[in-house]
Amino acid sequence: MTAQIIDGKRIASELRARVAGEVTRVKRDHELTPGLAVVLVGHDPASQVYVRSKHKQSQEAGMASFEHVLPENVAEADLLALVTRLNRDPLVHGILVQLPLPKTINTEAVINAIDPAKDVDGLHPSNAGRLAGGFAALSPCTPLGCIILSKSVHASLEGMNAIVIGRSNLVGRPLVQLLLNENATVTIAHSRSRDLKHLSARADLVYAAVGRREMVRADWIKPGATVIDVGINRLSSADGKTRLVGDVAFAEVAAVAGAITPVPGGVGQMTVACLLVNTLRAACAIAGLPKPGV
Ligand SMILES: Nc1nc2c(c(=O)[nH]1)N[C@@H](CN(C=O)c1ccc(C(=O)N[C@@H](CCC(=O)O)C(=O)O)cc1)CN2
Repeated sequence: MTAQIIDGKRIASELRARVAGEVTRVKRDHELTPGLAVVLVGHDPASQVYVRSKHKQSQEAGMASFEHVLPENVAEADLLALVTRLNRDPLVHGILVQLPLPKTINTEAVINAIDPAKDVDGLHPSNAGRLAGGFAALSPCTPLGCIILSKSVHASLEGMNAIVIGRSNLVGRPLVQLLLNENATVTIAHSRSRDLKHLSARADLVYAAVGRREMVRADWIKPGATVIDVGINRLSSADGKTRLVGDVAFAEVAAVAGAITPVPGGVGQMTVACLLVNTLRAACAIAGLPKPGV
């Protein structure tokens, strides 16, 4: 194996420590306690794990954490009423509705109901539009994490050829905008793109976010390229245990790439750390304070 393994766990832990330092400062100097509200609908086991982790990590960073768990069959009107209450609550600076939502609920209507100033997921059309326009915006957490991990390898992404494989609103599309803001040259590809392998093999930076396990193979990668794997695919083994694999065939790609993120221990680790960054930034902006130093 030749590639440098990008340690998402360490980088996320350092970021959380910096957020905690800034939270201590705004509490002390401005009597401001950033508050994060997370809404979980239903009992999807993976979502429960992620929500628990958001609660624990925001508390460890010194923030106020508010958790709202609603039943799977909650009426959309009741969920919207909760979002409206959180929009008005002065102790809440960040609102996140855990996705996916049950099929009976219109996800777009729920996201649109969140006050853009508190939209720490960066999914409201106002934030997505601002990001696309190159204006200051709250940006989705996983793409922010991808940029931080990329910059742990390359001080600047300027002029690099990047390919983003996947075009979801949560990852692919905002990641393209963040890469453009870094002055990278970006190709956006997806499952229906022709000749994905050759498009990918030209790139200095490969972001795999398609949700198809181990789809990116060694012959898709230019020697020395940096590979950021956003995929989290759960595989059940014969002994009943589950194992996580990414969208990249890790072992064979690591033999060709210059740097690569593991799954687990890569991008996933950054998602919650970046949520804390967004909550701190939202709290400072709502309180009329300058942008924090993280
Ligand atoms: N409203 C949102 N919903 C979802 C988001 C999101 O950003 N906003 N992202 C994902 C889930 N997610 C956070 O919500 C998330 C995914 C992965 C991890 C993580 O720490 N992964 C670990 C492995 C953890 C495991 O064993 O499952 C890793 O990769 O090392 C944290 C958060 C979908 N929903």
